[in-house]
Amino acid sequence: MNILDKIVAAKQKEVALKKSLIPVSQLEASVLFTRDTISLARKLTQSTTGIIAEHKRRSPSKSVINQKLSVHEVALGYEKAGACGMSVLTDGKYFGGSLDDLLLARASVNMPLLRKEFIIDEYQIIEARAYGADVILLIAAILNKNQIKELTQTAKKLRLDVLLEVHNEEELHKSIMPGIDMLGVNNRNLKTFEVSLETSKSLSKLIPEEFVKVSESGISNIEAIKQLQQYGYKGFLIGENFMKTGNPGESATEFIKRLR
Ligand SMILES: O=C(O)c1ccccc1NCC(=O)[C@H](O)[C@H](O)COP(=O)(O)O
Repeated sequence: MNILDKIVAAKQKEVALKKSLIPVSQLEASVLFTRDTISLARKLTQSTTGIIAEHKRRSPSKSVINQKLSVHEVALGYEKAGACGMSVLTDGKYFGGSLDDLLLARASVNMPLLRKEFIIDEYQIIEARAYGADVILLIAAILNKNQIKELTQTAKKLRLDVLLEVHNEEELHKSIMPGIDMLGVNNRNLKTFEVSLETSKSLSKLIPEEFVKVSESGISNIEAIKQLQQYGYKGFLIGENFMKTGNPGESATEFIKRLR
């Protein structure tokens, strides 16, 4: 089993347990359920910098990155830095995140929030909405075409943006469909952890114009962004590069300042 298989196996158990404990009706009763969502796709198309800054405590590839800071201070720092949106990892077992992190980020800032999760069931999309997300991530490597279609429809009914993540041509072909707002190319192979910006560069020409292009993972310098912009990318998801510092907000501020 590769790491992605392990994450999905754990996620199936987790979702089944949660469904048995917290009914959908309870999630739908959340005061956040009917709030107006903010479109990340729109923010990215209007931005010249396009940074989506991530809250990431640890990861399977890097182990501990930063366990010390509160989500509140990281979120405030990212907002002040001028990030277009914030990605909040909510997986507990492999990333040390939680839905409470999402809730805290929502209470702290007014920018689009991405629930960064391994979504395999519409229940998790309803959870995302109830905890204040504006965007959900769908990972093509763990979903078939029909699942992508159904999960996208659920997200759209809840007025959430959809960021569809691919890593190769085959995943891209099965993912191109109405309702997807942003196509994210993950530079990290989630099965081997190998990272290469060439993945974003080579897939860019295959992504139809109507999708906002986002490059994800392994981005650590301005030069990389400038290059990716030449390939049509409008969004850049950055986690470790900010989170590994003592002050992710400050680090994002310096980064974004140099992009302007
Ligand atoms: O980051 C990992 O090790 C990882 C392993 C397995 C599945 C997903 C993983 N990461 C999720 C992400 O896609 C990244 O957190 C995100 O793109 C930011 O990447 P980075 O800037 O390299 O921290």
